[in-house]
Amino acid sequence: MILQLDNLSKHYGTTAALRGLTLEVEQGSVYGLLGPNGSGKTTTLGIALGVLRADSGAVRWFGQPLSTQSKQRVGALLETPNFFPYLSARQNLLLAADVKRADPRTVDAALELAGLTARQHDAFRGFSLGMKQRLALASTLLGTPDVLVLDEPTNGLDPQGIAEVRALIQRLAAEGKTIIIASHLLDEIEKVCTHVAVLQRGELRAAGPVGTILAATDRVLLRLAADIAPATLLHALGQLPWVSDVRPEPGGGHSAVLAPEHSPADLNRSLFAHGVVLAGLEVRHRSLEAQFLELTK
Ligand SMILES: Nc1ncnc2c1ncn2[C@@H]1O[C@H](COP(=O)(O)OP(=O)(O)OP(=O)(O)O)[C@@H](O)[C@H]1O
Repeated sequence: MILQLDNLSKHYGTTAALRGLTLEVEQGSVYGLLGPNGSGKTTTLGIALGVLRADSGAVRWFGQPLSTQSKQRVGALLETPNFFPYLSARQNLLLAADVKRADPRTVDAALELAGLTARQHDAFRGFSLGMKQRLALASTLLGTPDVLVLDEPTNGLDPQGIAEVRALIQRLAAEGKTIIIASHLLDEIEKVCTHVAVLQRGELRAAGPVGTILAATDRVLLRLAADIAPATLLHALGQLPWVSDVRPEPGGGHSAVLAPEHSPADLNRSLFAHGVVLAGLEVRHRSLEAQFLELTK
């Protein structure tokens, strides 16, 4: 077990930020802490890292209370670090290694993992936001920690930057690092995490493998060919007992849920047999969001 949080509670004045939070992070997992703004994610990470004090409860890293030794095995990114704009990526990391008392020889590996080797001598100020954030992630890798703790690692990035940072996180997970990520983005948790804990107002609503907690029943979105009347589609769908929850879609067309043993291809075939020609058929993984809203309702 990498991290165990046992019954953590924390108040800021009269605000209860955490109410008896218990969770466990296993080695090799990419563990998402998912919750809306103010649900207690940052507070949880702060307490786990010893930056904040809990009112009550216990934190164990690698089975032990937090110590200088265990801190060296954990790389954390809680807020964007201040890099020097006129220094190169490499110079910035060398300085960061010095501040952290990490071995400066780990700078090369950190640059390599973050995909910044080719740009290591370029000044930080010329970097894209995605590259800046990858450099921030590279600084968490100094000293070769076993575990990374990242608070909202894609916040403020454009789609390109988000993709770069997610790819990096996946690369680090593939290297065998255990990664703990706080995020309010379902999509992010679904894309990069193996496990998730859903927080709401400082309480744990659900925890476990992503596939179980945020299980998806896909919706299929159907767009009709121009010469087919919607009533024909609705009639045909009514004939198929394995199709349920048919709804009109705000952007046009209809959507429905298929029973697990039936595929979108089955639906296309059956509709065609009923004289319904589709102009478009799209599978939408929407229930992840529905599931999340249900959990945090
Ligand atoms: N320093 C503080 N003083 C007072 N209240 C605080 C402080 N830090 C956090 N809080 C409150 O504690 C609760 C949990 O905040 P926290 O930042 O841990 O949540 P979060 O899930 O990380 O949210 P966000 O994504 O918005 O940072 C919120 O109600 C927040 O307003």
